[in-house]
Amino acid sequence: MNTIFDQAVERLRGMGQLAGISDSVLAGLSRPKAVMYASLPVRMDDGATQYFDAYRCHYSQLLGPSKGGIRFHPCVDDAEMRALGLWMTIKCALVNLPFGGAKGGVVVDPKSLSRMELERLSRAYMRAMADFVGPDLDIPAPDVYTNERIMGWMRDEYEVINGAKYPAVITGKPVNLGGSEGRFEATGRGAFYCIEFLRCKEGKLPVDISVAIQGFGNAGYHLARLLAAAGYKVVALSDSQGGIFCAEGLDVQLVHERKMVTHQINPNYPEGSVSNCENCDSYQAISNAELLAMSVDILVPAALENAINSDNVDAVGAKWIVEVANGPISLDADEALFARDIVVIPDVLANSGGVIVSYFEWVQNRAGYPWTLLEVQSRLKEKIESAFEGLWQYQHQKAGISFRQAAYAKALVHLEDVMKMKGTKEYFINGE
Ligand SMILES: NC(=O)C1=CN([C@@H]2O[C@H](COP(=O)(O)OP(=O)(O)OC[C@H]3O[C@@H](n4cnc5c(N)ncnc54)[C@H](O)[C@@H]3O)[C@@H](O)[C@H]2O)C=CC1
Ligand SMILES: O=C(O)CCC(=O)C(=O)O
Repeated sequence: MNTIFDQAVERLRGMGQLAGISDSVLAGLSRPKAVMYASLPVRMDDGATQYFDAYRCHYSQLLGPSKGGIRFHPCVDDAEMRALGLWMTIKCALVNLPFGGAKGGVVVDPKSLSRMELERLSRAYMRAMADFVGPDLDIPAPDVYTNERIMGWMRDEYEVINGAKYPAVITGKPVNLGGSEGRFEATGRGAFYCIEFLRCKEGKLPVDISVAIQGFGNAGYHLARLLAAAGYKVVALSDSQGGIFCAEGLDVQLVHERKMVTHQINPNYPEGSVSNCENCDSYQAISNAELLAMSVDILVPAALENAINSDNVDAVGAKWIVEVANGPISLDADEALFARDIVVIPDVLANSGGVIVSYFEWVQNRAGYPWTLLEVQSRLKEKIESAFEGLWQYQHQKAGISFRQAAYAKALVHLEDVMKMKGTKEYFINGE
């Protein structure tokens, strides 16, 4: 079976060969360094014990300790963790962070758990992985259906096990538990800076740009909020339950309030949906499929992998796609979009704001010196703009390549150079 990891490796190899990366380097990057599997026993509120499958994949530690989020989702599996770990490796190399790539996850529908069950599951995850993570080894963070509260529980569990304080063991924590100012919105803000960069290069005004966003969680919501505040027309939003459309532009805060309305009933996750807004003024209910097919200037997939695939790619009507989710475009769909001159800003740049501010959090934790929100935001902007400028120059010099090819080429050249400098102890680079 062709898994999502097989596809990620095929993409890596294709992009690597185009960039002239040696076969031995690509072979080294086509497999994870180590993958930990654990079965987590969790006491449920009714007294029964339930077992949950859990993973942590250290994909690469070439550039530093491995880094990447933890996902709580029913579709988590070994192949997905490897693919996400590989993409973290490319992302950290591209934006020049001293981190390798990792990802972790638990096979669970977290919305079905009570608050106490969720806390016990989060602590069980950290107990199982305690020897596999650490501030100089592997540093987790939030991803789909995990949040700052869960990061706080995990930090606490790690410290109970090790009998000392380790704020830098995990990032995306609440600010009062050692988190960084600005991490909560960093993924959306990073994507916003990418869109602003693109807009300026195109010489357009925000008001002339329509945007549709699939996924209204941490990444999608903060991006929508920042775009609307800057004057962009956010015309469509969706979540797992459906979407909403308004040609004149949606009131993002109103949609958010409606989504969070039932939040008080189940404090773990919002139970509402953006589609609760069906009856707001002229808003119109739409499906996720309709959102992905909209004729907008910018389409932002900000939910899960392979949202745009061979079945729906021909329907895509956007001019630009900004990949805020990891891997939202399948391999074959990517080729079809390129052939149609639809510009794709790849995930490894567009969603890198999250890991960039996680890096800032790790630095602040190690220095014991917190930064202000303005310091975080201006350093994030600087880092994204310099990465995008580098990519822009590279892509324009090498006529006929996509931004994804440019991003992989830059990241892989960096990884290859470091492998060569390190010598042959870890990576066997044939005769080089
Ligand atoms: N949170 C972070 O810092 C980062 C997140 N990402 C990526 O961004 C994407 C979204 O992550 P978060 O916003 O953190 O997750 P989240 O858990 O905060 O939100 C996920 C959103 O996606 C929606 N969704 C789930 N399945 C869907 C479907 N089939 N169709 C439409 N919408 C669906 C959910 O309803 C929710 O609105 C993921 O691919 C994640 O890996 C990437 C970098 C950093
Ligand atoms: O903040 C981090 O360390 C990782 C975020 C993440 O999981 C991602 O970029 O996909």
